[in-house]
Amino acid sequence: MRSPIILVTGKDGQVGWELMRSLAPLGKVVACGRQDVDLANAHQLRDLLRTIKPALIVNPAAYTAVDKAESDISTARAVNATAVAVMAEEAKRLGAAVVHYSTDYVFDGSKAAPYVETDTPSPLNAYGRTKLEGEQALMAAGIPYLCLRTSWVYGIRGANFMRTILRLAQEREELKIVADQIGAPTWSRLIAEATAQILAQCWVKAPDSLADCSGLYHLTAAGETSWYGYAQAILAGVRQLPGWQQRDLAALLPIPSTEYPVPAKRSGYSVLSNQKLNTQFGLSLPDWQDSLDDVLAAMGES
Ligand SMILES: NC(=O)C1=CN([C@@H]2O[C@H](COP(=O)(O)OP(=O)(O)OC[C@H]3O[C@@H](n4cnc5c(N)ncnc54)[C@H](OP(=O)(O)O)[C@@H]3O)[C@@H](O)[C@H]2O)C=CC1
Ligand SMILES: Cc1cn([C@H]2C[C@H](O)[C@@H](COP(=O)(O)OP(=O)(O)O[C@H]3O[C@@H](C)C(=O)[C@@H](O)[C@H]3O)O2)c(=O)[nH]c1=O
Ligand SMILES: [Mg+2]
Repeated sequence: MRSPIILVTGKDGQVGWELMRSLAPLGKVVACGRQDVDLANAHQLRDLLRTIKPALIVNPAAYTAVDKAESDISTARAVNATAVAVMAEEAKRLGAAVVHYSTDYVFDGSKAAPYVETDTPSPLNAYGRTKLEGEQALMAAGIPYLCLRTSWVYGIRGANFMRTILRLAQEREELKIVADQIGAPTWSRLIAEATAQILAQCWVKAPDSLADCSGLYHLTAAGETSWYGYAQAILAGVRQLPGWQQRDLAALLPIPSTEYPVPAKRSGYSVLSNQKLNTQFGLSLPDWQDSLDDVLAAMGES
């Protein structure tokens, strides 16, 4: 039997890149990037899906520029919501399933304990609103799906806070970092590996069984920190690496969000509970700090 086609979007993004490797043992991975399809163009996307006819669509592509989305909501919506609706519709025609990713930024931070999947979202910014619309379109489609909400994604490639801080810390003497936004930094590779493990359990042997575990799941690293605490850990970690001990790195100064004016409002607390994922699939990710050390070490070797 021919192996099923798994279409992965956003192949040059943080999670998409990792998925190409993690999903390879599960089927024939066809990975596409911006050069293959503009996800803001629904017609192009439809044509691509009808040509490739995947058995599974895995969609880590997204409009992730949180501040830019405030002034470009129509593109953010086209990519984060309309494209997801098109994928779900086409999946229905093809009898395919969809794995999609969403964000902690669907929550407003008014809760004081980790958010669970049944908590009501209330996004504070355009990115979060369009991501929520994407979730809703997927859930309404009546297809087998997984919607995996993650947070504060980073890894050795792509645009992320860890890489920004490492660059800025070498350029400046002092970095002011917000200390009143709490979340969980999550390594892109672990998101991809967890996705593969879930699919190995409930899709590979029996694609129909995905319908039984369809739903929304939180998938983040364990533990929590502020962006300031995360920046401290990044610099403390990198100082352990050969070649970094002698470098002058910026001093870090904790600040309140009010002293870091940006277009998009961000929530003060967006920690997600991973209990449901753990109960359903027996999966849990390590503490954010353990992965950070692994990523920094991997970066040192690359
Ligand atoms: N990054 C984060 O901190 C978090 C991300 N998430 C979610 O996780 C998922 C994966 O995120 P991550 O891997 O970090 O995202 P990235 O920003 O690293 O990658 C997203 C990819 O989508 C592509 N893309 C964006 N717009 C289009 C378009 N119009 N047409 C084609 N491709 C497009 C980008 O292409 P290009 O590189 O050319 O722009 C990029 O390769 C997303 O759903 C995101 O919302 C959730 C929580 C935190
Ligand atoms: C670079 C920098 C950022 N900050 C603040 C700004 C912001 O509040 C916080 C994080 O900044 P960033 O722009 O890197 O992060 P941001 O784009 O808000 O990251 C979010 O991206 C989307 C895609 C998600 O889904 C979220 O889970 C989250 O990861 O740190 C400082 O305080 N000082 C600094 O020097
Ligand atoms: Mg950003």
